[in-house]
Amino acid sequence: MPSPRSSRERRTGSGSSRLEFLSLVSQRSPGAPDSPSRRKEPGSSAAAPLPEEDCMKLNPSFLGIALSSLLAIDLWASKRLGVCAGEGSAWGSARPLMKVIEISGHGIPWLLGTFYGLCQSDSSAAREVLLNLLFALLLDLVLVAVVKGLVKRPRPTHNKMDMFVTISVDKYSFPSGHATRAALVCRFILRHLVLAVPLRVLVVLWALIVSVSRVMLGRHNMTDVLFGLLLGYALYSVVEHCWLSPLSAPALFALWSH
Ligand SMILES: CC(C)=CCC/C(C)=C/COP(=O)(O)O
Repeated sequence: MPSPRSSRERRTGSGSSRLEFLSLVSQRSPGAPDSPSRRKEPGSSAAAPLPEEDCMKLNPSFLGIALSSLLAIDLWASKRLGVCAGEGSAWGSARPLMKVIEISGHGIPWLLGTFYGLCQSDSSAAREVLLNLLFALLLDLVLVAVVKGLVKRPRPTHNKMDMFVTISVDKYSFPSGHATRAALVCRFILRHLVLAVPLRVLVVLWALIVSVSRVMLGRHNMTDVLFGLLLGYALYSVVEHCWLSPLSAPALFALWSH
């Protein structure tokens, strides 16, 4: 009886898995279905080699296993932490409070508030800071929409889609827009507002609570929120790098000078 190794060598003429795949294609009759029952020839002891895509599923890389395990842990833990996902959930009575926290990190109040402040500000220093905050908030909205549209990760199945004003890409969950905004605004405020230490601590706490509440409300998986925080943190550095000033953008500042 031929050994599996020698029969493979006869079929391919070499030990390379790429050549095995090519020889399988050349042996198969055109239009023949790719069913497992056809792969093993009757009377032959050695099974025909599997197509490449099946081999990849059977022998995933270390990175593939690590990523699938991380995603499985993420889904499992996020579901367990989604304790305010519905009125009937373990902490369902805290859901209204979580929704207030959700609105505190929503784009609309931040955009409207910044715009209002900009119209009301009478010092050029305040105008400069608020104009840059407006720019940062808009940049954040665009970036999150692009990443959500590219990744297209659905929201957790236990999420109720009853969010305050959303746009089309908000049906996707990666990354959390609230988390990016929380991290971005937190860094921005800490850098540009002169605040007493207790207030600085409150700002950081607010950003953390907004982020944690995304998972508790069932809106996001943990990885959406963690990536969102990293993205918002990094985005602040971009805003700082592209800082708008009366020198770099005189036309923009002329619009707001009274
Ligand atoms: C309509 C505007 C101006 C902003 C949408 C804000 C929003 C609903 C973001 C989604 O946040 P999550 O990704 O954290 O759920």
